[in-house]
Amino acid sequence: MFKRRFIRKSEELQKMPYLKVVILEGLRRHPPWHFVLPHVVTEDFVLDDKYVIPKDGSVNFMVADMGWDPKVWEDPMGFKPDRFLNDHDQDFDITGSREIKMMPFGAGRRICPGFGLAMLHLEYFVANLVWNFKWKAVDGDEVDLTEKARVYRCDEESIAGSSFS
Ligand code: HEM
Repeated sequence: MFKRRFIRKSEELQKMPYLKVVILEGLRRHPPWHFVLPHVVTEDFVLDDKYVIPKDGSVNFMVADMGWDPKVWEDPMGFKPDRFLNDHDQDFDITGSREIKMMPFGAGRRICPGFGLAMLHLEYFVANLVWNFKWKAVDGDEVDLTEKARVYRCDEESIAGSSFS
């Protein structure tokens, strides 16, 4: 009988550089949050000498649109993990401390404090899916990258009606 083996050591992940760029491309093309948490400015602020943001004004960032900006990304709506391999042999800076080309975890002082844990779990998750299942393209089926907005409910009623019940 086929015995499952799980990838569960970070040393194993470190030997899979392509896995990391697939995760990065997933976060660029489909950031789980299209916005960050709303932020508020504490004093009047002039942005780019053009835009006045008044004190207490609420500010948000179009996270998904930043990752899809054709001025920054070539063929932004395509799924091309290789684009992250050309990053001058440096790991891509997901925190945006060198430059901000996308920010699925936010940036700056309020950046998601769980981003390291999230990256690790995404890598384990995808690595184990690839390792434990055989993946085949279905003839005639195009890969559809459009997104659907869904609200997930975790109450007993929705769990009872799901395939997890
Ligand atoms: C793929 C997974 C995740 C994504 C895409 C994500 C994304 C984000 C984003 C965009 C923000 C808002 C940042 C901002 O307002 O500038 C945020 C905040 C936050 N995240 Fe995550 N997150 C993820 C996983 C996690 C995990 C695993 C944890 C905890 C273990 C976590 C804990 C938090 C907390 C506590 C904040 C609020 C930080 C603050 O307001 O100071 N997140 N996250």
